[in-house]
Amino acid sequence: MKELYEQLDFKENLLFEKVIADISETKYSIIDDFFTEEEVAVLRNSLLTKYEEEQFKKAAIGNRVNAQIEKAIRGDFILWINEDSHDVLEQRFFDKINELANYLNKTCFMGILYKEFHYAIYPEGTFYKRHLDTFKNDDRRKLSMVFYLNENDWIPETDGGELVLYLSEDGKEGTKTITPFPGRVVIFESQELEHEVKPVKRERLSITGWLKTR
Ligand SMILES: O=C(O)CCC(=O)C(=O)O
Ligand SMILES: [Fe+2]
Repeated sequence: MKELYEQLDFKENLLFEKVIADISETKYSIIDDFFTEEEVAVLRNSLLTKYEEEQFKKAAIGNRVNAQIEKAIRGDFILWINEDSHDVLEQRFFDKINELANYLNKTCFMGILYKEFHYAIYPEGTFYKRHLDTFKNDDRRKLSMVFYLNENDWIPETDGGELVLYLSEDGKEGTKTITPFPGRVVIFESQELEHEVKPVKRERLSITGWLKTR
């Protein structure tokens, strides 16, 4: 009889294997070539066009908190991306996400059934204070993913906007500081890693989203 694993319709993907290995070791993974430079440019243009058309809304936190408190916690503007949109570029974006989610389900039995993604823009001077991506009454978010769509001449020393992950190493707290270079993707465990976005000194563009269980 054929072994069960031989019946899985499955082809090894080295990039996804690296993501899995990184996450099981450190709870996060950084990938610098998930999208090509051209794909990043196209997604960036799509974000900027929609922002200029004033489709974005001020991002909220949790369910209902007053606007003043919110501003002291996060200052970004977001636009949720609809997978059923007829935008070819966004379709290509979701194709790649689905490929990864299917791979995780097949190889790690992660039980990813839902996903949600939004464009985000952090105007100069904004930030997002330290937080966890899961809500008290909803822990379906499993993996957080951030895709950076910044311009190619992003300068780490002066442009700010680093993502800081708070890690615990041997009971002590450590941090990992990540520059939002264009084309870079950061994936991390939503329920495990607190993180923050440092103050931005130049408009910062991204897509953020979550792979969710039921
Ligand atoms: O943009 C980032 O680097 C992280 C964004 C974030 O933490 C969030 O939207 O929950
Ligand atoms: Fe977050």
